[in-house]
Amino acid sequence: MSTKSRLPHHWPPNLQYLDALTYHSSVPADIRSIINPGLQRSGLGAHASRSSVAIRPIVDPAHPANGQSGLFATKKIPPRTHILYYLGEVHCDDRPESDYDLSLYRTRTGVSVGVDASRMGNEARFINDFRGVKLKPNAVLKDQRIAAGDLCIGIWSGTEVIKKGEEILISYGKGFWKGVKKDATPAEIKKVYFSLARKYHPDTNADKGAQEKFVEIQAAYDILKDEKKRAAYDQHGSAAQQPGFDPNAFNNARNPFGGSSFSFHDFSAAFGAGGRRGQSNSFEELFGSAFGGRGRTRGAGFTENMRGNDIEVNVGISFMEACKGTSRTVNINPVVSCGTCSGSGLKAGAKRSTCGHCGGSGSVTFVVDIPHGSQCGTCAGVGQVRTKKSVRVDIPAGVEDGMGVRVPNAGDAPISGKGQNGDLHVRVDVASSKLFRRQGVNLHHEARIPLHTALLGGRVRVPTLDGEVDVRVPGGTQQGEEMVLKDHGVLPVFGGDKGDLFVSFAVQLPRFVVFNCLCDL
Ligand SMILES: C[S@@+](CC[C@H](N)C(=O)[O-])C[C@H]1O[C@@H](n2cnc3c(N)ncnc32)[C@H](O)[C@@H]1O
Repeated sequence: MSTKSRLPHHWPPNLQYLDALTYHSSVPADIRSIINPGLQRSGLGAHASRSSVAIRPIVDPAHPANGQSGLFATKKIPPRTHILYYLGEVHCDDRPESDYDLSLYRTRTGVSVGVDASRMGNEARFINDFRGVKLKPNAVLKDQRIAAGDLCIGIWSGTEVIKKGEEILISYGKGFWKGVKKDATPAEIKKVYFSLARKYHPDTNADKGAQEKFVEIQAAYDILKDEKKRAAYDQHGSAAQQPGFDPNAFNNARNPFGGSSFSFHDFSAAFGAGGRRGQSNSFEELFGSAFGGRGRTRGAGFTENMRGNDIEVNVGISFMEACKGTSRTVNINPVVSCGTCSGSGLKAGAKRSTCGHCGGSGSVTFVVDIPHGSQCGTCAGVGQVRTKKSVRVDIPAGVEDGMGVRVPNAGDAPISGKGQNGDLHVRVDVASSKLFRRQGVNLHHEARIPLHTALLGGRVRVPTLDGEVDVRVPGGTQQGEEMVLKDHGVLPVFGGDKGDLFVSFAVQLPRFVVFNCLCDL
């Protein structure tokens, strides 16, 4: 255990720092001897782990763990490299309330052994889940025995380099964060506001644009803290904040993008006459996470080159498809250039005129410079329309629930200017299986065997990803005993060796014992 002076930077003062696993009283001696055969305090070499990682507070409202901390690489970490161990309290009691409890081992008789870092641990407890942060994890968990013989959970880089400064992210598995709320409460909004206001306050942030951002944050918070204004914003967008705003007129207006909550012109007028560049974008960007992690995808109404919005869709696939790989055709409605006017927004033969407000200075030239009556009839002068499109998406073998597949440039075209298309992000929801439980690349199956097969031995049919196989059951097989079918697991999605299939035997006891029969055995 570490002394205070050697604690890592940002280590919470109320938590115990560990440099070895500790054992809770709920771990029986026989289980402890499996995890720690030497029954010695192992010690992993104090702070060996600290050299390549650092705990950092997360101050990014778009990050789902904003306001908490994460673990970041302090130098480049090559692929497939051990980074550190996940240390904590080894325990056998149930800790459903802990978000820091990882499974270390399961005995043949079904006792689960966990490593819980909620009260004590090392830097590894700060590693966040990749979901909502990146499309895929950049690190993996591996069970390994350290030199002293203890079974530990190691954290390794994946198949790609982790760059200096990059957050280390793993997959903790489906539903790990199910307690995280989707709708922001006033208190959560206030928290986001204070953290952003602190970040961009002109007294402390000398960056160009910080002051502008600070003002935008104030304006956004002004709406979000007021329930009526927030409801109006949710329904009608920023136009709802304009004096004299008429929701009925707004809803009836022609909107080439469909849906009542979008108005192209609304963006140029957002937050005051004339509008400021990027304001409504920053509104979404700054407070998007308060609404469940993602801002709504709206376009910006400015004549600059900017990337189109990403489109996100979910697809559901079966457990088997996830293990073997599959493809899906997804139907999306991306923004594309209007075919009638080729993106100009003008009726055939019509021309643009200079905006009266800016006198041609060029600094505030919006598409409203199309003279009344000269707008293209299909896109109402916007130059873009939404269209229906089907995109075939290949989902690689080994994909895990919640992972994403990116289709570059299949998202929205930029609303204005000549930027690149956004991407299509496909989030994969994997159904669970009645036959297998998946743990990383390994599969687990419980095979039921009759008592006489357990006693005398025999054969049992066992499902694998490639169909059923016959497995020999040795005589004297005990309840919960396991057999490993090498290479019958899942192919890792980021490359590497196939996992194994662990078959555990569940002995079926007869309800009634006929003694004659028993004698026959
Ligand atoms: C093992 S801890 C990770 C470290 C944590 N951020 C901290 O500062 O203590 C798990 C907690 O982090 C948060 N978390 C981590 N990854 C997340 C994600 N992808 N989405 C939502 N919450 C996440 C959840 O609040 C969860 O309870």
